[in-house]
Amino acid sequence: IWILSDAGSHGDLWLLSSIMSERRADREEDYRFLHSMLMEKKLHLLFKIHERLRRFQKRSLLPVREQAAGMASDLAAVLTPQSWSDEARELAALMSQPHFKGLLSVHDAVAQRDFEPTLAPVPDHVLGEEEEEEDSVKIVSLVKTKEPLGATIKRDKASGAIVVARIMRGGPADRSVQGLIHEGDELREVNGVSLENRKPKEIPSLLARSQKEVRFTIVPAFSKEETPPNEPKLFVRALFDYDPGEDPAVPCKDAAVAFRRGDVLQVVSAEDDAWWQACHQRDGRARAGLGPSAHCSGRRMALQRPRALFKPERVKAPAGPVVEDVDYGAITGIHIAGLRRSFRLGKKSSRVRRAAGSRRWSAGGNGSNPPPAYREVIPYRRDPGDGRRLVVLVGPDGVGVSELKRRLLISDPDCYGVTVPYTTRERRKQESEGVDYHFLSVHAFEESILNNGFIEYGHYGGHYYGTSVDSVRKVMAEGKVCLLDVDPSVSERKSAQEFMPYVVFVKPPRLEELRLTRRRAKFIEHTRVGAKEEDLENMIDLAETMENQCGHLFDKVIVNGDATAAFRELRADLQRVDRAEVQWIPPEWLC
Ligand SMILES: Nc1ncnc2c1ncn2[C@@H]1O[C@H](COP(=O)(O)OP(=O)(O)OP(=O)(O)O)[C@@H](O)[C@H]1O
Repeated sequence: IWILSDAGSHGDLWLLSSIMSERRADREEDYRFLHSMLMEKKLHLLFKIHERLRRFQKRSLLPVREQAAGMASDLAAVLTPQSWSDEARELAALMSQPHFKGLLSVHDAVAQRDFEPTLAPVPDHVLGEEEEEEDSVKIVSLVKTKEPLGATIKRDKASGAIVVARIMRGGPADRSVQGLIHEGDELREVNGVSLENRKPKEIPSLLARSQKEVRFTIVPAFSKEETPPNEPKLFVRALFDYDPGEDPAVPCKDAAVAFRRGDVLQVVSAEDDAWWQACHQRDGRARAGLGPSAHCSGRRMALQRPRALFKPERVKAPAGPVVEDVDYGAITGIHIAGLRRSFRLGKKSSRVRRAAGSRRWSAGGNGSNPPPAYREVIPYRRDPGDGRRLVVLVGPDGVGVSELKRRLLISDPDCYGVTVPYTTRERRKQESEGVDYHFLSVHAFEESILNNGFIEYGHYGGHYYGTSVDSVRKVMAEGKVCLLDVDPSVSERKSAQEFMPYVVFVKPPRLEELRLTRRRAKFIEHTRVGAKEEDLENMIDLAETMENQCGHLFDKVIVNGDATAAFRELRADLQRVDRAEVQWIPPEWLC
């Protein structure tokens, strides 16, 4: 990997092999293999070529002449056999090689930019007909390639004419005829065949008939003075998966773009109320495709409301004493400060937990508003001084947020850190200040609330619990990713501007898998053995409600079926996020 990386150079190669010869490798065999590979002559030559090419790349060379092949044959004529020295003979032999001749002819083609296809001139009789037309028409010829044309057509209901419905941004029609074909243009003829009284579905067969080029006769929608509207750049994060193959409503499946929840899309045209044109941000200048607009997908999502919204509430009001949070370290045998949740309910009272969870997620909900389909984002170029990220993990109680957090901390304690929560309750015998909690007086806690000192706080069982802003800053100042399991709405609060949190939603799998993994999961030391069916169903319901109410705030969704697979996916995603130079954030964060 090192050798193939861009940073590697010939000098580095020597350096590495000399360092290796000074060190005793742990595995003799690996060492010998690597050493002999690094000393290979071919590898060194390869590096020299690599370095030379990189130097040329930087200089962005231009051709000196456009007729190198002609010059070579002139030279061959000059090199008469009488004058042949050894060098001249070698040169003549080289230049007579077919490969060399081929190379020069390619050089000339590139130098003359002679690689673009040529179009036949428009026949005179066609131009003659143009003068007889009442409307001013344009003749546009396009070279046919294997790529779809990148335009859709429709019948104009008022005039009955065939008009260009959409030009897909970045497609051949857009690239090659920039300014020549526009949306709304009327197609009069294709390859000389009149489109009068034709249906749109007849057009593809007309296009298929021509071999190399397609000629359109067009009545432009815009006069020369008018230009089609220019739209500002808009980036959105998709909040749902979209597969055009599964969508019977998409006007043209081939012209559509598929995406997954979380993908960042650039909307290149939002002129159409129902269908946007968008391309994946990661694909740079890729061809745009049709995707449902925010309006259209919002309506559809409303029609497919998750069942949790319609279900009668099964949860009863809490009764009896409430059991407070248990010491996680005592169960796992590994005491990691901050692994307990700051003020969420304890593990022992599932009924109470369900009731509180449901209350929490139904209060202030969206009511009858459909969940948003996209969230606007803007690119934020991270500065090396920005340090590491705040990662907020959320999920319904019992889904495995703490388990994932614990695994992350154990996997790389230098990379991940957690905060120690604050509380106003009495310290217990086995607890220590700053390890289990920071113990504060009610007065000090309330003062801190007034000074915006908490990223999140709550009142529970007669005591305050909270996560302080400073404790998050402290973890991040240590150069660690701070893992928090607070409410996702934290990313809508003021502190989001400072921390720019990355929100991961931990979601339960489907009920069958949840049953299987949670009931049989003996491999996890402290699994709550034999979770009740009702618990599992409630977990799924609550997850749906959370997704419905806060889905637009989630950057990533991890389905926690198999614990190891979920952990691996989460860790890989956080590593990717940590490396990324650009972070896609809501515009409000930069206000
Ligand atoms: N993928 C999984 N498969 C099986 N068991 C799991 C899985 N993930 C977590 N568990 C177990 O489920 C129980 C609840 O997990 P955990 O404590 O991490 O949940 P939580 O989301 O933090 O909720 P709580 O607030 O109830 O602690 C634990 O016993 C944990 O070991």
